Amino acid sequence: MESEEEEEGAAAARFASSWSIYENREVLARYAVLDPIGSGAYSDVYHGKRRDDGLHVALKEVHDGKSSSRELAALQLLTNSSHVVQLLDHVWLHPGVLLVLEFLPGSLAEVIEERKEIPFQEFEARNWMEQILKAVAECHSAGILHRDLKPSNLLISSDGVLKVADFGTALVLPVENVEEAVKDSSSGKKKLKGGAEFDRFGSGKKLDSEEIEAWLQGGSFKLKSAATSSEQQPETMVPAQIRGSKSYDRLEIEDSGTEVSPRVSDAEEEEDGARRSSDRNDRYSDGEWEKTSNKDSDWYKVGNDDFRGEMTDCVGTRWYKAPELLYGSTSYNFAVDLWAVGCILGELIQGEPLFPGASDIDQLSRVVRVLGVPNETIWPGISSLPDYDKICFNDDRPPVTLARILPRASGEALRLIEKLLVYDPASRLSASQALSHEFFSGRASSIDAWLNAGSRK
Ligand SMILES: Nc1ncnc2c1ncn2[C@@H]1O[C@H](COP(=O)(O)OP(=O)(O)OP(=O)(O)O)[C@@H](O)[C@H]1O
Repeated sequence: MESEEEEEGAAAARFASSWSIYENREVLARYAVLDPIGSGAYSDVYHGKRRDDGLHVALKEVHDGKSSSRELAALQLLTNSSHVVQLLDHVWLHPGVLLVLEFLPGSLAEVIEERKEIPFQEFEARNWMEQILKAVAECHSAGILHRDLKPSNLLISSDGVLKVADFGTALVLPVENVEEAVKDSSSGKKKLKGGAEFDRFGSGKKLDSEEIEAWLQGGSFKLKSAATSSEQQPETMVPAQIRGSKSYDRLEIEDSGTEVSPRVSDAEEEEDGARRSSDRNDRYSDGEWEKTSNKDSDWYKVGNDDFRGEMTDCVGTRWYKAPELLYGSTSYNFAVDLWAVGCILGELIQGEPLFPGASDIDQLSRVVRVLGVPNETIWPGISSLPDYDKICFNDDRPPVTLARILPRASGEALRLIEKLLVYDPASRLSASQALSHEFFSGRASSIDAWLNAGSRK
């Protein structure tokens, strides 16, 4: 067996050229850097050991200044929260920061993957769900919107405690904004500073004809010159009309108003590859959008002094993205996290993602196919959302419904999901309301006690 020093040496030799952690004497004096664990859009994470006492830690090197400030600010506010990864230390790097975190060896994504063939019993789903909701309640009561809840960001300790991690896109609300944020803010009245406009359904890059062909064969969209009859379409497909807009130049359809039909029909065929690539890469592309759309703007800064009450809609991994974000809302609230929680609960019960969209428009169309076409009656304020006028869904078929896509869910589980996956953010349950839902009945009193005692350790 290799000694710890040999292990360290081998890891350093493998990554020395690109990983700055190995050049930081302050870090190396205090921590032994073992293997790399993974990397995300803005970070590299290593398994490490604290030299003082041999404690296993995760060393998260965050390269991006904005993500560093967000993550550090959020984690500092959430110190001692029982379902949030704990920050043990931090060291400023140039650029970015090294976060020393408690080491959490598992994730809910791995658990779901392992249990693909043997679906969770409802009591197991309930156990995970309760911990997720407690995590979200802790974040929200501290004024923090996570904005990227997904199974791979829900880590699990060796003794089975679920903790939310990855606050790189979190929004830390100043105390005075917390109350305002819990009210419905779906009307999209606030705009990004500078009126930033950007292509939300594509990369913003104009593709040449060969690239378009390749992209179409990749199965994200099918261009149609005429309205597609609903009989020809699989049940999960919703025709979407992009209303001639410069924003959608990826398909070069701005002049024609061409009908675009998200191809959801290939779901099975694409499932494996798409799931992985979407889940892993969306944040990256969202990150890119965020940078390109706001590159000249200081629209967002972390911390009470700089908060302007304006938000980006480019957050979250697509499959868990709330409809208000897909419609371009820049004044959303905590409810975006609860939509993601609803998607995660559905995935726990069903063993597969509920809405594995291949693009933002495909994402929205999958939601619309299940919940129906949203309108002012069921979602007051939707018509003022920035992208509402840019896309419409021509579908008069009855919605598929959540009950049909969740055949494994019990009545209680289904009723909870139906209260989380609600179009109108104002009608979505909050984390603490969800914890008191009948799905957890019999245990409601212990949850109340937990909430009343404060969620902190
Ligand atoms: N405290 C921790 N303990 C163990 N592993 C961790 C810890 N924090 C992060 N990781 C792992 O490191 C990887 C990247 O972490 P994280 O998601 O926080 O980074 P990111 O750059 O924000 O990623 P992404 O862009 O995928 O959201 C993930 O595989 C995650 O499981």
